[in-house]
Amino acid sequence: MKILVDENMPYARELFARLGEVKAVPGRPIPVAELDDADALMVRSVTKVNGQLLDGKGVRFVGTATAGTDHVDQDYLHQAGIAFSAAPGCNAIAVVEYVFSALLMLAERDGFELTDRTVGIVGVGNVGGRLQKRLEALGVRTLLCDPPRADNGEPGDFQPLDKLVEEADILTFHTPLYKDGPYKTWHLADEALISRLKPGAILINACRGAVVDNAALLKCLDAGQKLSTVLDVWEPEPDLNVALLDKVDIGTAHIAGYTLEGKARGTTQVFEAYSAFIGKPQQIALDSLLPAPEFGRITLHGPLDQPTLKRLVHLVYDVRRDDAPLRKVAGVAGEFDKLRKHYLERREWSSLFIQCDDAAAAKLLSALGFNAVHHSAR
Ligand SMILES: NC(=O)c1ccc[n+]([C@@H]2O[C@H](COP(=O)([O-])OP(=O)(O)OC[C@H]3O[C@@H](n4cnc5c(N)ncnc54)[C@H](O)[C@@H]3O)[C@@H](O)[C@H]2O)c1
Ligand SMILES: O=C(O)[C@H](O)[C@H](O)COP(=O)(O)O
Repeated sequence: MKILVDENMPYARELFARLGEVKAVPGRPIPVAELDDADALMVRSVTKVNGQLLDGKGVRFVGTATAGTDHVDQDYLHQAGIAFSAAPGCNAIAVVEYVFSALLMLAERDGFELTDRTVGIVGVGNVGGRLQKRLEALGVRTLLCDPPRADNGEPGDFQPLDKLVEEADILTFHTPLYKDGPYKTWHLADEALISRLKPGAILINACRGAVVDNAALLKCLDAGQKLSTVLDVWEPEPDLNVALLDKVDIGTAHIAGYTLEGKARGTTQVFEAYSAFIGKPQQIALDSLLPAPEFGRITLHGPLDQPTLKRLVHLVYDVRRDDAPLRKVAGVAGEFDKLRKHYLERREWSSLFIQCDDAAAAKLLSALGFNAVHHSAR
């Protein structure tokens, strides 16, 4: 049995080798000849999976180690009788921590307290829902927009997008990319929406590039609109508009979800799904795969204020480490994907054990996702 895996999937080689012959290949472009004798294909978001790729091949299972599935033609897979599995939520924590890292950097630069701001979250699923919880733990007001969940009668104080545009100081997008249909998200942030944002607002896109109309955003920024922007995803990728990158406050190469934990969870989720598919079900404990983090343990004396939180967050992950390299290579063919392939190890906040002598600090840090305990003895 031959299993083709994207070479940018940590732990895939060793895990899938338990089930058959594994071949790791680039995802963009994928070497199509390798599909001729493949039984299963494990991809990431850069590989377009459709009839053009798979017609006439023997692939019986496709897994994507990603949350987004817009690169996969699921209707085609269904009618071709090819099983499919994704990795919902695998990297949601990573994206939330990316957003916090960016916001804490902008808050320090521009001198504001997050607790004085209202954050509008568009798309309240695995990412948006976790973001809401952590922001609320910090005491930040959130406004939520998720029409599919609202229409489904799910619990949550869901608001129309217009209300978020009017009231939010920070508007952050966490929807799938839907090119059409009742919940279309393609160019959800168009020129009309962007130009109505509050003066000095922050716009964040860490879902899919085309959810924000990139040409319209550049037009608004060129016209001098007072707007800070954080873009992890671009329209199009990998050939982003360098003029837009020059204007954004933080720009990264679609790596918001790239913690080691997030990528490893993606691999284990599709591995478990494929193992079950072939009748050899097994579970993988993430801890059994992950190495010790670079920073493992720290002691925090005294209370937790925003500057201290910023220092802790940036000890684990400072988004500027991914902004500068993109600016250096933007516009050079192949470099966007190279940055993603050779991504410096990044861990989640939970990898940092924090001993606090202040009980309230320990409680808040735990609620935010750090591994924090209260310990009064010095
Ligand atoms: N930058 C990255 O590295 C990265 C990482 C993970 C996910 N993503 C992207 O972010 C998206 C969201 O991730 P997730 O894990 O939270 O997915 P999810 O499916 O758990 O949540 C998406 C939410 O968006 C809502 N939604 C759908 N259409 C909407 C609309 N028109 N308006 C408002 N809300 C709408 C859904 O109801 C759902 O609650 C993914 O689909 C993926 O494309 C990017
Ligand atoms: O949808 C996702 O899960 C993310 O966008 C994912 O992290 C993108 O990374 P890629 O699959 O392109 O390596």
